[in-house]
Amino acid sequence: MFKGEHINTSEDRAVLHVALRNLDQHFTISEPGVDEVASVLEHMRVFSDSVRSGEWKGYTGKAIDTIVNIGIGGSDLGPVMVTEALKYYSKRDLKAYFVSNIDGTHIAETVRECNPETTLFIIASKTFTTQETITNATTAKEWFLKTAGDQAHVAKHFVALSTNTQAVTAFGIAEENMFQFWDWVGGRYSLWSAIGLSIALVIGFENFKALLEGAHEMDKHFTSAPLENNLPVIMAVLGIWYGDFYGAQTHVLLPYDQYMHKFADYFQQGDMESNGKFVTKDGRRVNYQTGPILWGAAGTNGQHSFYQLLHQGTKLIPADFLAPANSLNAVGGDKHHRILLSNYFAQPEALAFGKTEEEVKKEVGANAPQALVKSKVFEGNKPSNSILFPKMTPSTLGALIALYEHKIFVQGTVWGINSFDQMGVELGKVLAKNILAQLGSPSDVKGHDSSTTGLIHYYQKHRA
Ligand SMILES: O=P(O)(O)OC[C@H]1O[C@H](O)[C@H](O)[C@@H](O)[C@@H]1O
Repeated sequence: MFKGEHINTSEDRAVLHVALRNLDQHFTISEPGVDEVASVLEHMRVFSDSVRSGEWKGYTGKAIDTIVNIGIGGSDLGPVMVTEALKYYSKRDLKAYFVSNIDGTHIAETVRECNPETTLFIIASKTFTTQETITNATTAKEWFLKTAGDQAHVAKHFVALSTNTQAVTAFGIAEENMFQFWDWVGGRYSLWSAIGLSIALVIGFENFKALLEGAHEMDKHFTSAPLENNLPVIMAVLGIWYGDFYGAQTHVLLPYDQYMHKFADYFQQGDMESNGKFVTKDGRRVNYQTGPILWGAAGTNGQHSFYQLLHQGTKLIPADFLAPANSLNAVGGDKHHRILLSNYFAQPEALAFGKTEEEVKKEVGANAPQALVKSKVFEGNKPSNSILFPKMTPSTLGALIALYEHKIFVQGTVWGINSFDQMGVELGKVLAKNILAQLGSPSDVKGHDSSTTGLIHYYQKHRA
């Protein structure tokens, strides 16, 4: 990966998101675009500074006070997760919205909050062909032009983040308002690229840079630490151990930090789109488990909803607990954080050591009904990792994200699969396109099973 070899074999691409955070450019890679990384970053710095300072003006001469990132998958989840995780560092008078879903409700509810004179739309799409994003962007442009009138005003209110210059210009966004990246940046690894523009706008370019630097520190650790001290490697082999040898089907991420409430959502794509593969790089069907089902929620909310199953259910669920030693909001003389952390320390202990029948009997008394005693037993022996860091900063977050990225990479390597393509998302897209053309009238509906046909007919009968 670090040498720029085309390890994404099915698409014949290099995988070089690590080059985006090597700001010293110590790269000896001849891949096209690597030598442009610094100039795109500079473009991002100049642009984000001018929007944040109010120097960049909308078509009526007013400063921008709202940004709307329109993108989906990797062009949405990273910016959403990072701007939430680093909200403490954000510019409070710049509102940020993220529109991803094709459901018209998403864009409609968002533009209700926006003033066309002071809103900047960031159209984020690696391919610039994604149906959801192009449809949402077109709707946003129509909404904008309804007030602004003149097509020439688009230049002050729409920018694009993409690898596809042709499609961007065809959409009506000038090349100078486009922030470039390259096909060696996978969508789910793209927050480090121009896709991070909304992050730079929200937290400022210097903080965005610190995020990159933190990730680069983890890259250095990953490439230099001996295996037995190598964090991504240790986490990867633990995951393989429980998944392949103990039959664990899922892995849960449990950040005890409200700012990280989108962390699991983010790595659902990061992990499941990378390692949800049943075919090896050389085309064989695996006869072992590959990527886990990844899920999670911010603590302590999860404790009051699904932890019951972690502690006493019949499934083995390896867990990662993450927390900052210091809160950025030491509310109530730090009372909140102490309570939060006491839970963060308690849960892995409870999972590991549980509570025996003898211990329960001591509590409820020797004469308590046997069924009651049994219901209070925790079997324990449930694995978890605890990650504790000084506090949530841009560089710490960068390192944490890179840690999980490399864990996923190591696991994919051990399983012999290609972690960097996503063929499994294509079939649904093709079928949806075919169905879209048939929605007009019942006689158009052809070539489906009876269930699908019946559902479409029901929709056609009942639509307003
Ligand atoms: O950035 P885009 O080209 O619009 O792609 C957005 C998303 O689309 C696809 O469904 C891929 O599975 C994702 O990996 C990607 O992040």
